Amino acid sequence: MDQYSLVKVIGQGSFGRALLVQPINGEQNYVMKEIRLPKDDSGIRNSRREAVLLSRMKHSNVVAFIDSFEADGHLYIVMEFCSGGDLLLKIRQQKNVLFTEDVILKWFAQMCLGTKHIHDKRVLHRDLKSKNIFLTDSGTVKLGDFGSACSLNSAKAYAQTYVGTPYYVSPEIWDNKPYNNKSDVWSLGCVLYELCTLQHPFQSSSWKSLILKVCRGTYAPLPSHFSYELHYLIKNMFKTNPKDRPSVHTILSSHRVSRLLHKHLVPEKKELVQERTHHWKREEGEKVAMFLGQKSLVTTTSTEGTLQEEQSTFENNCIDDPASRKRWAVGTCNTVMGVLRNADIISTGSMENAEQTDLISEAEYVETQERRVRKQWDKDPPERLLSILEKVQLCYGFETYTLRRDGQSSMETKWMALR
Ligand SMILES: Nc1ncnc2c1ncn2[C@@H]1O[C@H](COP(=O)(O)OP(=O)(O)OP(=O)(O)O)[C@@H](O)[C@H]1O
Repeated sequence: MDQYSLVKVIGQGSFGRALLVQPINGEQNYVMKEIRLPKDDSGIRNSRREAVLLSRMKHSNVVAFIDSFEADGHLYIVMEFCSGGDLLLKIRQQKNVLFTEDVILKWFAQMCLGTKHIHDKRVLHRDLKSKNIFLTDSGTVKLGDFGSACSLNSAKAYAQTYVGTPYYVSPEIWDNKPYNNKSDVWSLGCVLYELCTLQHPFQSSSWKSLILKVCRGTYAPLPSHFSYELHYLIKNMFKTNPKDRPSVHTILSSHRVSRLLHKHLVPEKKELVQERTHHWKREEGEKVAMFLGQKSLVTTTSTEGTLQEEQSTFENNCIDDPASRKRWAVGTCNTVMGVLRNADIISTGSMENAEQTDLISEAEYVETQERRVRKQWDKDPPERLLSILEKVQLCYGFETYTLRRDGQSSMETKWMALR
């Protein structure tokens, strides 16, 4: 703490304070989060997780980690200061004047790049919302607040905790399913919709009808002057079945909107998205497919004699869109081992492979649950989270919540409100 001087207090979160500071020997402004450390070991580990995960991110569209240390029962996380404020503030400042599509796409493309970086690192943000997305003075978009993020490497931990902001939470979470990369995509869809309309997509006067709207994916259409691609993107991002939602990688590389997004990316960023595409020789792919007994997975893509395969293990071990299940999707992988590893995961629909890794069974689990859930949502919203939230006023639905599942048997669990 001695290395920094306090400029001012900029916020008070549930965790503690957010301070604007400067290093003793410098003039650069930083944000310092001062987090009260709980007494128990697991609470301390949870608090440290934000610093650990943020420090793993190095991307121009993610708030940069500077330093962290502990003193006097507090954890301090020092990070880049985004002087342009957050997107929620920007939306409020518009006073009903809509943003142009160019501005929206420019910001959204950067949000996707930041999210893709996080997902590529096997991390889920779990609290993407306009209040957690910042702008620098030069207009660069940065994803911030990793207080709810989790690493997929600790699959058990992420399956046992529910976090998020009710208004941005995807249908699968309302139905007690594991959080996955597509849940982040849903939340990004909410932010995109807010940028387009200055309204939240799912609004309601009661928790029950809010959850019903989310679970049915019913929202007012975008104003008609927006492009067909933007309408189509929103529609896809609000698919209630996460398998039908595009991943951020797909949005950036092979979705109908990708071409428009690329127009708004600086050249280096375009390359970053494109360079993952790696062409495989047909024989190479066939050999792998034979080995796996997964011939149906191998189809030639539009490029004659080449085969593309999926690089992002993360993208696949969660849930991917139907397009990437039919082919080896865009991406690169340097070793056949990598292909094998990914291929196991791609075939989430196949029971044969379901027992090969924990991650597959997790994906399988989500898939089968999803089938059941769609029927359920036609009747009543899921009771579990609703029963907790009913005691909370709806206006607090824009706040972040952490709920812990009490026990492991997922469908029967009781949710324990921690806040
Ligand atoms: N990197 C940053 N640059 C600029 N402002 C920031 C940055 N990080 C946080 N802030 C601002 O600091 C304040 C506190 O933010 P923080 O995310 O720590 O808590 P919160 O979002 O208000 O509460 P909680 O996370 O408990 O819901 C907010 O006004 C936020 O906009």
